[in-house]
Amino acid sequence: MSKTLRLGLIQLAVGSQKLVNVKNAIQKVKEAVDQGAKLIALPECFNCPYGTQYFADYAETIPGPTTDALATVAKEHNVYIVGGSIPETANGKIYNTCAIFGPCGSIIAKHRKMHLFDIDVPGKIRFQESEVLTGGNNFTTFDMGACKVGIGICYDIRFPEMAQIYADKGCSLLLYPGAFNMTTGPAHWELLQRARAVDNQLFVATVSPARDTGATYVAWGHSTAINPWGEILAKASHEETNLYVDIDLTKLQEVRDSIPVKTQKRSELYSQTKDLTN
Ligand SMILES: NC(=O)CCC(=O)C(=O)O
Repeated sequence: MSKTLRLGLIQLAVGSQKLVNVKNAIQKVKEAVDQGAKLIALPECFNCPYGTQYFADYAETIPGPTTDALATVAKEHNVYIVGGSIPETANGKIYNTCAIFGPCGSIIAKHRKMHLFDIDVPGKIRFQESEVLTGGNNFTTFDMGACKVGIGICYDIRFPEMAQIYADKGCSLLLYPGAFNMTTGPAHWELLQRARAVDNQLFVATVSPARDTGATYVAWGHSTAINPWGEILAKASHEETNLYVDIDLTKLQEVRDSIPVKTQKRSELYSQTKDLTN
């Protein structure tokens, strides 16, 4: 029996006007609904250019105007929406936060990016989210009935234990709104997704903003969906586009039965501190 979920990944063009960004996102969500998507995901930082200099000015509460707009469209069309991320203000701090909406229009989960993107690749890119943002402390999953989904935001994908915890919690799909860049994108974006998918034998999908070469941070684009065998199911280029992928959830068990690493894992040995070399 095939249990298929149609996923819509919205690789959105994000500019400097918040209202225009939100309106555009809503329009693209409606197009995804028309194409039969039941789970629709937006990119990291979809209402604001990605950059530490922007976060404070664009930050808003959750619930707030941006999430209210997504709640309305989720309810109108009876779909799940993973609301990419927006700069969220709370308790005098700013977080990089993904709100998730159920078909009734309520916020059913909220993920604050756990691992802040602080890197310095000499001569290439230096970015320090921690100059402005605070990291979240919670893992985030939501259940669609046939499919449990784990959420990470961009840099979170580099932390394999996080994905493993989601797999252990029974997730079939990991969704990462993310904005890699022109240095780490070509090097690691696809590799990390395929690694997380193969390690954990589940589906992985990412949603990037479209590339804007005039922006201070140029996103890599290439939103992608990977199956539990590590194969690319769909991959966008770098322009604004909606990517659709039908996820066959029966594939999950098929791969896990064929290569049963989960039951073969020698967990009891991993915690030993003595020298295990012969
Ligand atoms: N927005 C991000 O977290 C970017 C992460 C990234 O580019 C990476 O290489 O990791």
